[in-house]
Amino acid sequence: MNKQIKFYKYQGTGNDFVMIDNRDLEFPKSTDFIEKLCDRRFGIGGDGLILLENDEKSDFKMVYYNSDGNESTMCGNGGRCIVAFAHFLDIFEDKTTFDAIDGLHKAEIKNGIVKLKMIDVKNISTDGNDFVLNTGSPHYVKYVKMLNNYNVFKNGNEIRNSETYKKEGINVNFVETVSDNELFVRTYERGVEDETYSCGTGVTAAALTFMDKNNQTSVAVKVLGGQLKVYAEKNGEGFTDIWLEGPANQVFKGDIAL
Ligand SMILES: N[C@@H](CCC[C@H](N)C(=O)O)C(=O)O
Repeated sequence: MNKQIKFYKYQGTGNDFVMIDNRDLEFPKSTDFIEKLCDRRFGIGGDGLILLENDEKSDFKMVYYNSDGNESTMCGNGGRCIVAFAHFLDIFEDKTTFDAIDGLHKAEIKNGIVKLKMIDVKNISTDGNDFVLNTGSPHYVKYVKMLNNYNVFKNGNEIRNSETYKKEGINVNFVETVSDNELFVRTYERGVEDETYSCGTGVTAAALTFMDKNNQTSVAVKVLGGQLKVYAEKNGEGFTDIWLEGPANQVFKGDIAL
């Protein structure tokens, strides 16, 4: 019989991931294979694939791949989903610390809601009227009107592939202010090369630009796939104690035939 690998599917506000317990390190880390698993027609389907591995200095390690099959920088929603997965695997009870590409992250889970501590943000740069910052992944933030009808794919793809950002790539977030306490954010994601239903590091980036301008320590964020909340403390030019909060759920499970 052919070898099989067990997989789980998770989603966090509609940002969806193939999740694999790779503590035995048996998963074949090939770009083509990962891209195929993330394909919505020829595979399981997902915006990315995440491996949970053992870590020497924390409860577990997160290894993140975009749906193009390449390992990438931090994924906020993926981080929240792997916390739910580690909780499902009984790796921790209610609070944890795990290792990711951008360093150690603290997290908590209660009633399916995951609160994830993001890395500190040193500063927020500007590009014309727009903002550029790194929340674990690089983000471009542009405030627009009528975001419901905005062409996120066309405008996001254009900025992501512009001379300035083409080489490293960038995730592009379009933001509309809903009220003093709420934003609406839509994101074109690098490595997916399309709009996703939510981007955790992107929502965090958008929230920080808003909190910076308005001297706030929290803001609610609506995305296509649901509702998130960001908390942070201003620290000089940047922010510290940044937390991303929202639901993260297991959707289904199955076996991959190798
Ligand atoms: N969906 C993510 C961001 C994932 C990484 C991104 N596509 C990149 O390559 O920078 C999130 O929730 O943060």
